[in-house]
Parts: sequence; structure tokens; C-alpha cells
Amino acid sequence: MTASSEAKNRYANAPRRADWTIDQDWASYSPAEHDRWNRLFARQAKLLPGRACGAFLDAKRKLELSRAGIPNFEELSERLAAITGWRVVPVAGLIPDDAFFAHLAGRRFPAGAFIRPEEELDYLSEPDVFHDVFGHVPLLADPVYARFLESYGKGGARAQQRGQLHNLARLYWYTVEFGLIREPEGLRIFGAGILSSPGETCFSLEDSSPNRIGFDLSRIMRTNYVISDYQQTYFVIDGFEQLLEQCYQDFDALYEALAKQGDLSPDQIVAGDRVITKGDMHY
Ligand SMILES: C[C@H](O)[C@H](O)C1=Nc2c(nc(N)[nH]c2=O)NC1
Ligand SMILES: [Fe+3]
Repeated sequence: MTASSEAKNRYANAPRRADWTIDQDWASYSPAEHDRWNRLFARQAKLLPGRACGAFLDAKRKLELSRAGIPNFEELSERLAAITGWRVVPVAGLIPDDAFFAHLAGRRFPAGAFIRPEEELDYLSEPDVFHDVFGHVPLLADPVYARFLESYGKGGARAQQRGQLHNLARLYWYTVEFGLIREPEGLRIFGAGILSSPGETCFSLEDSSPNRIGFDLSRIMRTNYVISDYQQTYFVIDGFEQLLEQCYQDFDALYEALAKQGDLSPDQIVAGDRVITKGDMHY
């Protein structure tokens, strides 16, 4: 069966529930699909030691993600729920923001059930099962990170009411998707968008092009981001506790202030930034 005949996302028309979840129908994955997961997994597993944060590598072991083939969400959720109560729920692809936030607030991570086609091995147009399960799920086994993502989900509805979802989405982008963390041995990766991308795994830590700046909530919420390429700026947290603490402040006051301040472009360095590395933007 050639790649072209394989539906780009064979779950696209799967019957879905009101909460946008579908059935993973794990038995329907083809040997080619399982093999593609194994190749993506093997490639990242070689790159991540010494680059991924300790909590990610520990959790990947604890959740036995190295078993061959695309994980069965039910079985994976049994193992994950035993640690932090989170579950992985199958969706066909991107779901509306309110449904997404509602799942996070309920400790359910919506994961795309489809696996990218062969011709998109290195470029992802929509989050697939490898990005979501390999990139996002392991850190849900970390109790502090698990609480942060739940409270992030709970903050969604408030942001939507205020028409400031873009501010909250930037926090998600520069932490959950593309965040770096300071560890005793040096900078490490916790963002799922980086952990599931071989190129950005090296670029984010080792390239001289991007900026690396200390975490600051309102600074991040003002900063636009690049969707279709490597990030021009990475923000660095000191620990998941720092992220969680940030969630316990008065977001209304923050949104008030943000509404009066202009947005920043992805490559900017501004006064007050704790600059770890100033990028030469050669990329
Ligand atoms: C909320 C977040 O900023 C972003 O808008 C969304 N992300 C996702 C989503 N839906 C899925 N399945 N996966 C995501 O990562 N819907 C909305
Ligand atoms: Fe993601």
C-alpha cells in the first residue's frame, strides 16, 4: 500500500462524542503504522539522553513507553492514572479551544489517534499520536506538572470570557510546547513540540541562532510565536513549581495590564529580560 493511498488521517470521519473524543480502535492500526511509530521513537530515544529533562526520561520509563508499536490509550491511561489520575483520550485531530481546556481541567489529555503519513515524517501539520503521546504524555506522570496543566485548563474559560485566549495560548506555546528548564547539569527540554522533533531537539539547546530568556509570565503572554518553523526565542523555567506558582496569581489583574500593553515579536529582546543567551538569528 503506497503512502499516497493511505488516508492522511483515517480518523478524520470517525464518529465523535459531544466532548470531541472518538474511539482509538487500536486493533485497526496497520503494521506500517506501528513501524512508523517505532522509527520515530527510536530516532528520538537516541537524541534525548542529556537533552530532555530528568522528569521526562523518568516518566517515559515509568509509563513503559518503549514497548513496541503505537500505545493503546486505555492501557497507557491505567498506568498514568495510577500515578497522577490523568488519562489519555483519543481525538481525531485539533479540537475547539473550549473542549480542549475542559479536558485539561478534567485531567484528560486529548491525543490525536492518527499517525502522520510517511511523507510528513519530519514536518507536522497537525498534532498526531507521536507528538501527543511521546511528546506530551510522559510529563503528566510528574505530580507538579500534572497540577499545572490541570489549573491551566481551568484558566481557559476565564480567558475566553475576557477575549484574551491569545494571551493564555502563548503561555501554553512557550512552556508546554516549546519550554526549556534549568537543571543542575545545564539547560534541558520539557516542551512537547521540541521533544517530538529531532531537528528542534538539537537546535533549541545547541544552536547560536535563538534567544534563550528566563521565564516571565506577562512577558510570555505578550509575545507572538512562530507556528511553521523552529522558535526564535525559548523561555527557560527554573522548575515546574515555578510554573504552578504562577497559576495562583490574580489573572484578571494580569489580563487588565496585558490589554494595555502592545504585543512583542518572537525575536525581540526587551528591557527587563533575563537573557541567558542572545541569539544571532542566523537561522
Ligand atoms: C489551547 C491551545 O493553545 C490550542 O489552541 C489547542 N491545542 C490543541 C487542540 N486540540 C488538540 N487535539 N491538540 C492541541 O494541542 N485545540 C486547541
Ligand atoms: Fe502539542
